[in-house]
Amino acid sequence: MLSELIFLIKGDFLMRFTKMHGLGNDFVVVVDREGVPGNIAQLAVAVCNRHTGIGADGLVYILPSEVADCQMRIFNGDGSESEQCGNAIRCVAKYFYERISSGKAELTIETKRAIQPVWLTVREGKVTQVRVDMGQPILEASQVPVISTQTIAQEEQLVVQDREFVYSAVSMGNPHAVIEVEDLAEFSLHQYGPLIESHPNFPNRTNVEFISIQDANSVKMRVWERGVGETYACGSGACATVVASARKGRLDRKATVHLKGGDLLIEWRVEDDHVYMTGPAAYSFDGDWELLKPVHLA
Ligand SMILES: N[C@@H](CCC[C@H](N)C(=O)O)C(=O)O
Repeated sequence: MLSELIFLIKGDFLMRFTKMHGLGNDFVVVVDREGVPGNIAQLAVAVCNRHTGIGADGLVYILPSEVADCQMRIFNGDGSESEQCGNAIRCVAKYFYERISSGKAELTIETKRAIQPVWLTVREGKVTQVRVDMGQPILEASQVPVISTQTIAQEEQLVVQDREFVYSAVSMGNPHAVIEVEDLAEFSLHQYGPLIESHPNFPNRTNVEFISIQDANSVKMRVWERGVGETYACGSGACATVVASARKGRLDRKATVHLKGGDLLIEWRVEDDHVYMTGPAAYSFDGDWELLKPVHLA
């Protein structure tokens, strides 16, 4: 911990940020024309720490883009970078429209995954809902990536400690393992989540969605996120849940995903095979994060 913070003390460091969230999945959002700093992994760990930092699930940078309205990069609380983040992209869209350029209610945002189109619902100058094209789901096991004897890892068995799970692996740019469980409210997410996240079947680790299907258009979901832990919501995980469940005939291609922090509407369209996610984004507060003083290290 001490070594993680030293670089902040030595550097003359002041970071202007906005705290935002999508259904309680919270981010420190930073706008920077210069790109991400070299010590980004250390910075993400320090900033996201809920005791000694600002506290968040992830650190999000909004950067200029040569091919889209702006670029987003997302770093998990453990410092790792993800290819995709559904909740963060809605926050970035809201921030861009309300604080950078309010010209268009249709934007494109460059992520590690793709150039992602987004559509904004605007009321009295405020973005109330954001619809995001989350792209085509990636199902081929080697591309997720997941180690499997099947071309598509669907209904794979996994034994973890005393329990056997059946999962489907889907990538939305980032990897997900979707698992139906019987008693979702009582399920020991903190026991099994980290073990599945780091199971050798998943070479890049995985996000894990534990779900309970209510009816053909409604599913409850709890999530253990790669590089973070339990979060209130995961947009890409909600997309992976609908894709995995629709493929098995357990859900329609359009369904509401009920998360700890609220609901997302997900539609996996037949016409283009893309998944569309609709949900809100919100501000929490703005701030300046100064270099940490030694008193924080006591
Ligand atoms: N919460 C996000 C996903 C964030 C990244 C994830 N932890 C990963 O490592 O892939 C979402 O809303 O999609």
